[in-house]
Amino acid sequence: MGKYILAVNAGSSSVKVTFYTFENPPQAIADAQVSGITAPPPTLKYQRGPVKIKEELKEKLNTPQDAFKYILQRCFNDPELSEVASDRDLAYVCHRVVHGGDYQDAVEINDETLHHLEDLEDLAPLHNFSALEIVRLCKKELPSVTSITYFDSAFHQTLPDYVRTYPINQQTAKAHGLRKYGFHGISYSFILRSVTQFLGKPQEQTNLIAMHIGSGASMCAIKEGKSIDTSMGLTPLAGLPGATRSGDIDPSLVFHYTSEAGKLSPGSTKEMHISTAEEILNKQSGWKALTGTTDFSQIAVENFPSESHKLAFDILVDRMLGYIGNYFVKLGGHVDAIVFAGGIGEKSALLRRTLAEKCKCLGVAINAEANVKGPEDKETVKDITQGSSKGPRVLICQTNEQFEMAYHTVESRL
Ligand SMILES: Nc1ncnc2c1ncn2[C@@H]1O[C@H](COP(=O)(O)OP(=O)(O)O)[C@@H](O)[C@H]1O
Ligand SMILES: CC(=O)OP(=O)(O)O
Ligand SMILES: [Mg+2]
Repeated sequence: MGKYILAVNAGSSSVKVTFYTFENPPQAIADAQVSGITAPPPTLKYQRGPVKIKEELKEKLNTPQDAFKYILQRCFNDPELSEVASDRDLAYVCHRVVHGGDYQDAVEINDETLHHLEDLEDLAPLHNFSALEIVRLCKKELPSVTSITYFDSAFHQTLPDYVRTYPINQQTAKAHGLRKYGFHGISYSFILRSVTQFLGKPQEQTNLIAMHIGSGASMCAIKEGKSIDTSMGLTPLAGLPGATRSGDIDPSLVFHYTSEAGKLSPGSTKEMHISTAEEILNKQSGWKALTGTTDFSQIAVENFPSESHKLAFDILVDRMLGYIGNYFVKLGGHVDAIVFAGGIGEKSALLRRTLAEKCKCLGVAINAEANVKGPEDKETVKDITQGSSKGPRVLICQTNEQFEMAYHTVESRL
């Protein structure tokens, strides 16, 4: 058996992979990311030790599977990365799968588990399809390597019934698995562990309001180390708006949008059944629809480039504020920390400052300088609370879904 772990985080427009040593804790030896798969040309970011490479790719990579194959070959053939030259050097491949249905934990892939996950594809065609394509590819091309799937939804198996249940016909709901699942759980698991270590407090005594704000954005109320509510739902469309996702809307809006919206999307294939409405709300909405850009760093600037940029920013702030208030009350006001994570949460000082100002009534106060400076490269958790604050701590956590998967793989198998 090989000695290294490959962790794969496949999205609809990007694929991120990291190679780790099989030790506790795992050490990253190389990290590669292909983005822009849906908006060519694709770009590669590759980091191996101190060497950082960024380049536009000439290759046509139309799907996340193409991108994964490309990354794998590039790493296997890199003479400077001789530790991993073929499947013989790998012990495990960990895959981030967004929707895990009722799975409470990670699962090893075999014919039975793969079939079960394929059945779930219908619940999350936009998210699970790419990840499972890569799982199938690994089964074929790296047959000696065990694949393990980690689920974003697993962290939220602790949601109380009254949170996870939609008030609809319960027979129909049960027959079709229609309930709140919640996502970004691999990230929340990383955040919970890192923040409790930082605070020096046991997980089962820690209450957090955690926010994973990236292209997809969600929030989570964690009580005594367990998820008690989260903003995403049956699919990652619910809750906060994202780069291309609408977030919560009145469900009736779908019927008013256009009569075409109920039909199957032109992008649907034999394996992937999605309606035009689902595609519009997932891929053509959010701040892209308001401003034309999916890059929040162009929106969250001191002098907004346009009224629509300001509107996009204000909408995100308003929806986040709503969840902070909601979760603060659900946690009975006992909040150890409010945690910012995800590409935007970690990098946008303006978003953090704006929210902190609006949360003054909850005792929230941040240190302006620490907020602007943000965390150092290797600083997993940074405290930006104002020294004199008696309210909840305000933390930035540089979350890492690949690490979380590798960590659990080592923990459970070493
Ligand atoms: N300085 C910044 N200010 C605001 N947003 C930023 C900044 N840097 C990066 N981002 C945004 O972070 C988002 C990507 O976050 P990430 O968590 O990596 O998303 P995903 O994993 O869903 O692709 C993008 O919208 C990007 O524009
Ligand atoms: C669940 C989800 O929305 O994932 P991402 O933020 O990676 O798109
Ligand atoms: Mg992400």
